[in-house]
Amino acid sequence: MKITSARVIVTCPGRNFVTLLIETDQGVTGIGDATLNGRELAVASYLSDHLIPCLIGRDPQRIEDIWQYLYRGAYWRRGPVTMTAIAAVDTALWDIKAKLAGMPLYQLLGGRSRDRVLVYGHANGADLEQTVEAVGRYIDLGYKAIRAQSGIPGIDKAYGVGRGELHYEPADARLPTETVWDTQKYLNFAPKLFEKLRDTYGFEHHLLHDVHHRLTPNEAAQLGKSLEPYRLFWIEDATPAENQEAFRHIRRHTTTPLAVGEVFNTIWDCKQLIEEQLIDYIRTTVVHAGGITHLRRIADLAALYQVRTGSHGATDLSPVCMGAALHFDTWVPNFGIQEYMRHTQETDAVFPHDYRFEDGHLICGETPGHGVTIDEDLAAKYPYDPACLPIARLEDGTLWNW
Ligand SMILES: O=C(O)[C@@H](O)[C@@H](O)[C@H](O)[C@H](O)CO
Ligand SMILES: [Mg+2]
Repeated sequence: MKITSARVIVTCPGRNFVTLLIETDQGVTGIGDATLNGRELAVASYLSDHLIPCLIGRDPQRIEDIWQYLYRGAYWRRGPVTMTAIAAVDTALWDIKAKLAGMPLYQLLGGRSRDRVLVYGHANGADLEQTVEAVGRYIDLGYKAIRAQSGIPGIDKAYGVGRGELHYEPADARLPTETVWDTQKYLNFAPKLFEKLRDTYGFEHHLLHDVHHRLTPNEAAQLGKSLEPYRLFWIEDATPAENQEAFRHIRRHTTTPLAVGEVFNTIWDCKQLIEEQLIDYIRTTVVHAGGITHLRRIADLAALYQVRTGSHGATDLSPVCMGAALHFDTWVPNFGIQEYMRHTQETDAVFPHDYRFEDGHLICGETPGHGVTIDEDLAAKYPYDPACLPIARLEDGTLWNW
């Protein structure tokens, strides 16, 4: 069996997505998500200019060998662009293999570990009251787990406060929107938000919160400690995690569960965090961490240390990634939760899929493969529209973490 051709499809149904489509001499095709928010064209070029020429003529069934070839063969290892491109190839090849086997991808991975996948949605509001109302709406939609992000008094344009209802898209301009951050205002406010949420809705639902890399380790320890009475499911990205051992300080001072990893792209980014049990959930994804092949390795390492998966699932990860992720989530034994920020109807039309939301969970389909396709004619109607993520500065102008 041979790969005969492959192409990159860039489309923008409300936001940019990059998709790799691989064709074979047996007429079976596969697709993979290659979207890296704000750097989409870098991955598109990496695929078109560097990876696709290497794929033509190869046997698509040799998933592991192709993964090793693309990872070791680049010489320059790791990194978000490289690993997102490899992920797209890997996901497309798993899609092809499952189609050849005539089974949904989760069966090929080892079968069901669960009947449905617990997900969390993204409730947000411009202020505490609006955020409390938004959480109530997600409860009414049937969500069992809800992330709460709020505007913060005295801070304009805080991360996580969307412009829409169910959808949150932070990439908003050709050049980075500049926002201002104030940690003390945030640390004063966050406990009040979760106190109000627990007073209003009780402890029946999981509440999550994304710190989004904005604290120092000690500030993160303070936040975790202050939120303990509200028993969050997790606080995410409490501090930038390049220095994995920074999480020892946070772990030492709080029992609030910790999640990290959406910006990670290989097992090396989280090996210490997992082996020292400094986190409770690993957030790595099919699209940014080298595909199914590498994500399985991360999950298996995590399982040895009772760390569970909690994959990222924002709107900038396409339905192709969500579809593949759901098959992964259906199989992986140490599953924790899946982020599901929903996509717009325009996006869903470009990427027809067989997964569905029901009673706070997602259920993957039984279609052979990962169950997601791309309508190329419709995709062609949405040309690439440059957009990138904001940046944050402190009041004195210091460049900070957004
Ligand atoms: O946990 C999350 O969903 C966030 O961290 C994302 O909204 C993130 O900011 C975007 O995916 C960045 O493109
Ligand atoms: Mg996040």
